[in-house]
Amino acid sequence: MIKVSLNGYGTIGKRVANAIILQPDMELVGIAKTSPNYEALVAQKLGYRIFVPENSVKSFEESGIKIAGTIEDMIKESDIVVDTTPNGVGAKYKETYQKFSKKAIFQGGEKANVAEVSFSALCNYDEAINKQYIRVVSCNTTALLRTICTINSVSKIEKVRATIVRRAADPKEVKKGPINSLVADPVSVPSHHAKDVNTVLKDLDIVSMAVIAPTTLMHVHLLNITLKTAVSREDVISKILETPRLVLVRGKSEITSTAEIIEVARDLGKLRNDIPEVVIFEDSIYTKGNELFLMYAVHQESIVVPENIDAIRASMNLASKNESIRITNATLNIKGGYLI
Ligand SMILES: NC(=O)C1=CN([C@@H]2O[C@H](COP(=O)(O)OP(=O)(O)OC[C@H]3O[C@@H](n4cnc5c(N)ncnc54)[C@H](O)[C@@H]3O)[C@@H](O)[C@H]2O)C=CC1
Ligand SMILES: O=C(OP(=O)(O)O)[C@H](O)COP(=O)(O)O
Repeated sequence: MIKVSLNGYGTIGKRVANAIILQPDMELVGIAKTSPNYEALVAQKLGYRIFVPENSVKSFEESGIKIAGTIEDMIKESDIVVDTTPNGVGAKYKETYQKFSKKAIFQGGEKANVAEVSFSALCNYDEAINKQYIRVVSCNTTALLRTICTINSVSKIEKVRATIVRRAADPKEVKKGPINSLVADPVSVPSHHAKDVNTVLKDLDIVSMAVIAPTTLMHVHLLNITLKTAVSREDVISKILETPRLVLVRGKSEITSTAEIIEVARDLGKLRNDIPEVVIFEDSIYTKGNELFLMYAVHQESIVVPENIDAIRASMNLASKNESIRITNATLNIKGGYLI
């Protein structure tokens, strides 16, 4: 069993911690929290071992939350650390991981040079095998890469033009906006998403533009892909249906929005309403000559969870690409096909 610890128990961290527990080849050492807030209380209730920075020991003790040690103690006990701390904090922790010669998985909010490789399981698993430091790309980039690498196996891609409608904040975030505006973010073109895709697919011709919308549920992407040869809509649909990390929203289901997708997740009793698959609207798939158009939604809180698990396996060389993806999908109940 590989000993994995989780540094930064927030939106992504709590989901990855949960996923680690479900893996047959991994054991969760514990989670790191900096303040004894409601998320720390929940973690205690869930039975996680909680590790804290040296200077937070007193405040945790005062709040009655039992701690298992310091963050350094947690790192020392681990074979590998998944760092899901806020943007830029992970890069600072890298020194500590290096000090104790521990492997680490970083997130998309870190600069690409924090790691030896930026990672998308479907696109470049093999490149990450045995690497000391891996960066799982952001939620938007993970969705772009999964989709692009899948379509590329139907027909070679010549170029991608992507429009990204970003959710403004995660549901738990009370201080973020906008609340009454659409914001070009970034206003410059291309947005950082295209550059981030190029950290994995270095030669791909891709341009992206992004706006932020006042919603918390999901992002939406509008893609225009030019292929080297014409493909049929049916070929694209059957490829998507056989790729578990993509799901199709059936035209007949009358679902046209992120709100309805999340409602389906609630109705199906999915943990935290999570839908880690890229959710593609079947009716948006349109081909014209060598061009393919499609629209999909991205559940930003959960999409990178399976990639984090695969990144651990790649770094520790625990399984081949297909084997890791198979185990991750089975344990996280990721089946593909139609959403409903
Ligand atoms: N929320 C999202 O939609 C997505 C976020 N990401 C990336 O994941 C990373 C984490 O993002 P979120 O989970 O959204 O952030 P978050 O703010 O929800 O969670 C971060 C957690 O780290 C803790 N933390 C802060 N400083 C710390 C420190 N010095 N030591 C230990 N823990 C500390 C915070 O208390 C918080 O619990 C970022 O790189 C982000 O870009 C990637 C995909 C999607
Ligand atoms: O961390 C994220 O969003 P956030 O920085 O707005 O909280 C998501 O990974 C989305 O990031 P992106 O839009 O830079 O791909």
